[in-house]
Amino acid sequence: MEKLIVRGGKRLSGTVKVSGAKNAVLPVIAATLLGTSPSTLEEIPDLEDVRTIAEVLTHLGAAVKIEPGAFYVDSTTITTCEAPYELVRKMRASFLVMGPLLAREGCAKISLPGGCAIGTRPIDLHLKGFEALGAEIVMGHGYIEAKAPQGLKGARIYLDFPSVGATENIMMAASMAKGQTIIENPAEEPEIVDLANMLNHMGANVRGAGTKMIRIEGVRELKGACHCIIPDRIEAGTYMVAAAITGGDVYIENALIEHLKPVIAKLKEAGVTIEEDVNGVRVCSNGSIRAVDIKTLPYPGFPTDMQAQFMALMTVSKGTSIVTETVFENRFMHVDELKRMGASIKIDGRSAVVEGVSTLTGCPVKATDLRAGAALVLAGLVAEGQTEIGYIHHIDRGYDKLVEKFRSIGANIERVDC
Ligand SMILES: CC(=O)N[C@H]1[C@@H](OP(=O)(O)OP(=O)(O)OC[C@H]2O[C@@H](n3ccc(=O)[nH]c3=O)[C@H](O)[C@@H]2O)O[C@H](CO)[C@@H](O)[C@@H]1O
Ligand SMILES: C=C(OP(=O)(O)O)C(=O)O
Repeated sequence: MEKLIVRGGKRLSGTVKVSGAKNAVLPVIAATLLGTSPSTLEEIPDLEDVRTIAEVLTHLGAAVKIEPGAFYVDSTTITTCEAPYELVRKMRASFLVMGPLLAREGCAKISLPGGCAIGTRPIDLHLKGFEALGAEIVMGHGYIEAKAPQGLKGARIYLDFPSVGATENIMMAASMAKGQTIIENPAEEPEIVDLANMLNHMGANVRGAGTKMIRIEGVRELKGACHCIIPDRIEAGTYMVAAAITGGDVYIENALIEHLKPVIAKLKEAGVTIEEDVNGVRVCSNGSIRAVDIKTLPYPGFPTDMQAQFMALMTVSKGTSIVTETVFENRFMHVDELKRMGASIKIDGRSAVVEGVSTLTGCPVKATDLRAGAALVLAGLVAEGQTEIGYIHHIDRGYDKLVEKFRSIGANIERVDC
């Protein structure tokens, strides 16, 4: 089993470049299924999740080629509308192929994704959207089958919660539905805007992405397109916290400040110096971190995908902070691992009360999920001695060249096979 070994105590400095966003590239790749000609995607991060969605598309019959930084796909050759459990269980975002398959082929049969370490993660809002567009949904034997043999019809859809995945799946399905679809209370994340841009490059008519209402005029046909993926705001935020926690001075190139406002605001509140420019952000700290409270919320609130990393920072802050998770019901799996490293954290319902300690100590820990893994790397950077992180396949899902990038700014981190 591979592990990450982090030896703490190095002050990070230099420049690190942010890759394309995991949460943008996955729906954009799913959207290529709608094209009647090949698509070319650029700024593709080297991630396990990208390889998994490529496997899903290949299974469906598409021709896929991945090159460093680029993804070529011809979906005109698809032969099946079924995505099996072996692929969907690896990565929930595989469920995003349902909207495009339903729109293009009039049917899709996808394995139910199931829960994961951070929560039960139902898909009721996706299904409610497909039904509103006229699809018939049948569930059985672990699969969901959606059928719309006469095609989908535009509708007005109100989402009870601004789900990122449901907004994306409905946007893709509605792009080729007859007439107008309005999504009320959609997710407003930057990744939604990136998907809308991709769909519009393909010939769709999607307006209002990134606001509280999305309007989609269905079109008869979409073509392949060339599209460049936006930078990963969560990867950027992770390196920002790394600079702060080590008392470092790091320039995070390619970080888009307009996507990082809550993270920047909270780091500033914690006493970290942030200088913003058009190409990125410089993050400097003297290592003295003030305790601040955070509460995760849908965009533009503080991102749940930065909660674990921010909690790692708070474990070595001066004072007590309250970290409240409102998006997922069980996203505190990192707490017990941080406690093994000497952190003082108590969970009280949806909040964690973190009392800053002066020192963390390295020990063997496990990455229970992607961002929990990132939080343990960050804690390891300041811990005394050696931190050994297991189950790093979770980290590989979403961090491009993590070891190389951290080493390039002075971290003592290596990947070992043991
Ligand atoms: C690949 C990708 O983009 N993943 C991101 C996406 O996940 P994902 O799209 O799965 O997240 P959602 O926004 O859908 O989920 C948010 C909340 O809504 C609930 N819910 C969702 C759908 C549904 O049909 N019913 C329902 O109740 C979920 O259980 C969760 O509590 O957004 C999350 C919230 O920002 C991020 O943490 C993930 O990194
Ligand atoms: C929860 C995450 O991803 P996913 O939705 O792919 O599990 C994440 O990126 O932190």
